[in-house]
Amino acid sequence: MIHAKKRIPVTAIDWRKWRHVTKLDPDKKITKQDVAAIMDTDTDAIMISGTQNITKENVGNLVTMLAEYRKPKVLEPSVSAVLRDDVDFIFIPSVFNTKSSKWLVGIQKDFLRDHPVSSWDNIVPEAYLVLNPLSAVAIVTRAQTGISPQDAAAYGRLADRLFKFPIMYLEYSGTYGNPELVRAVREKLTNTVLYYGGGIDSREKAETMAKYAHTIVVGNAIYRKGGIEKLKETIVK
Ligand SMILES: CC(C)=CCC/C(C)=C/CC/C(C)=C/CC/C(C)=C/COP(=O)(O)OP(=O)(O)O
Ligand SMILES: O=P(O)(O)OC[C@@H](O)CO
Ligand SMILES: [Mg+2]
Repeated sequence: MIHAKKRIPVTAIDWRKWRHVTKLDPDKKITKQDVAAIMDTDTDAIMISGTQNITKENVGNLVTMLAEYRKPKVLEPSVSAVLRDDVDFIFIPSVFNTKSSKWLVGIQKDFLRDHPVSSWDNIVPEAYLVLNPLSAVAIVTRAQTGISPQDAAAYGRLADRLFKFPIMYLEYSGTYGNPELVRAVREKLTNTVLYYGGGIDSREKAETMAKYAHTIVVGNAIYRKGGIEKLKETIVK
């Protein structure tokens, strides 16, 4: 049975107000000290996510390391569809710009076929645009990454007005994206919350993307030398 357990009442966590999310990859090593230092920052939430080598075991290890902290935790399942109920939210991606319906609705349909869901309160769908052709997520999902700002904005309207997705996620994982594309999408959104992730490793890059996206996500930078200090720089509120 899948539901994100309401450790903090779900009504008490307004994920729509988050400005900064830290993405931890279960496939990457992190020390207890670094986890404690991240939890000490003003990042609004921790997202547990990655594309490659995501297993029950490494997700379990990371969730256990985070368990003692109250900061909201989101599990974002990937191609291996590992899920747990001891997190606050589950964000489920659908890749809008994929060439294969498997990543748009197929894997999600299989998931619902195979798992009863007892509570939908903490399950949040994400309309993904995957935009870095060299990222694992783009390769695996056969994403059409070369889209114009106009097309990205039209996907934004599709997510916001037609399909009413609560989140649109502009995913440049591993590289810094095009602020003009992010702006073009933001201009079209009315209710959908805009996430931006990819290549943020400085105050300047964080500020630029935070001007347009409601929420920015920082991942890879944490795992480099001096990563926690870099992370702190990127927390723009
Ligand atoms: C329905 C369920 C349970 C799962 C399906 C979820 C889907 C559609 C997954 C497709 C891939 C995807 C959009 C994953 C989200 C997480 C993500 C983009 C992580 C970033 O990955 P990379 O940085 O490219 O990969 P590595 O960090 O593994 O190199
Ligand atoms: O790892 P980076 O490049 O910071 O990207 C963050 C996140 O969007 C990855 O899913
Ligand atoms: Mg990654």
